[in-house]
Amino acid sequence: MTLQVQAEKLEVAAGESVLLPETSFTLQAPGLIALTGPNGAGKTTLLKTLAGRQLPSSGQCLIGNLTAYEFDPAFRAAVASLIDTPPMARDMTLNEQLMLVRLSWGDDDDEARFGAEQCLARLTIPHLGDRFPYELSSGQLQLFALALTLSRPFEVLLLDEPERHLDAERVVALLDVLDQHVDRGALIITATHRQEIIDRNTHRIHLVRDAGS
Ligand SMILES: Nc1ncnc2c1ncn2[C@@H]1O[C@H](COP(=O)(O)OP(=O)(O)OP(=O)(O)O)[C@@H](O)[C@H]1O
Repeated sequence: MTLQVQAEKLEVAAGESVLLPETSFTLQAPGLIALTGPNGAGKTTLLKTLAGRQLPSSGQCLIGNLTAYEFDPAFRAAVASLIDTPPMARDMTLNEQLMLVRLSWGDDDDEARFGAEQCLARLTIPHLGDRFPYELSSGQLQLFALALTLSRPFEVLLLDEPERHLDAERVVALLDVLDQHVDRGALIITATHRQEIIDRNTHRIHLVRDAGS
């Protein structure tokens, strides 16, 4: 059966503040979905809720038949996300950290080494594998954060403005990598303000809200 991501009358509030007004949709894998809307519309909040990191105040969010909840191992196995900067080890090279992620998800040594190198190459930074995170520029750090996220298996990928700090050429490389994951059946939802990413998407969720609210 095709994997579905469903938001059913989803609303998130904190006290008197509404972080995400009532939102409903159904998305089917595979696909690349743009999540758009003005600043403060609720894009990050929606992604955190879909990632099972933020509990809704009402309604529900389902990935397949699983309620979004980050501490459920089955949910965690299906859903990867890059919403905040992921933890990075200061004293391990990029290759070592990417290998560690792959080994923890079941790769053997050779698969992990090859996968780490290939991932950096696809993201245009094959020459940085032996560097430490503090030796990277902001854009290179963002590419490494993406590499860490893409180094684990997933059926659903949630990205919050993955284009941040990236130049035009790097955005194209990232879109090519995301397309490869869509081609193998993944569903990717990405919050973005960049037109070239919106244009590349198969569908769009647009949250409407006053930026001042
Ligand atoms: N902890 C919080 N308490 C109260 N309100 C919050 C909290 N976090 C966010 N908000 C509010 O929730 C709304 C949605 O924020 P969110 O970060 O989801 O927006 P966004 O669409 O991702 O914005 P941007 O495009 O600027 O990244 C905003 O109006 C914001 O001010």
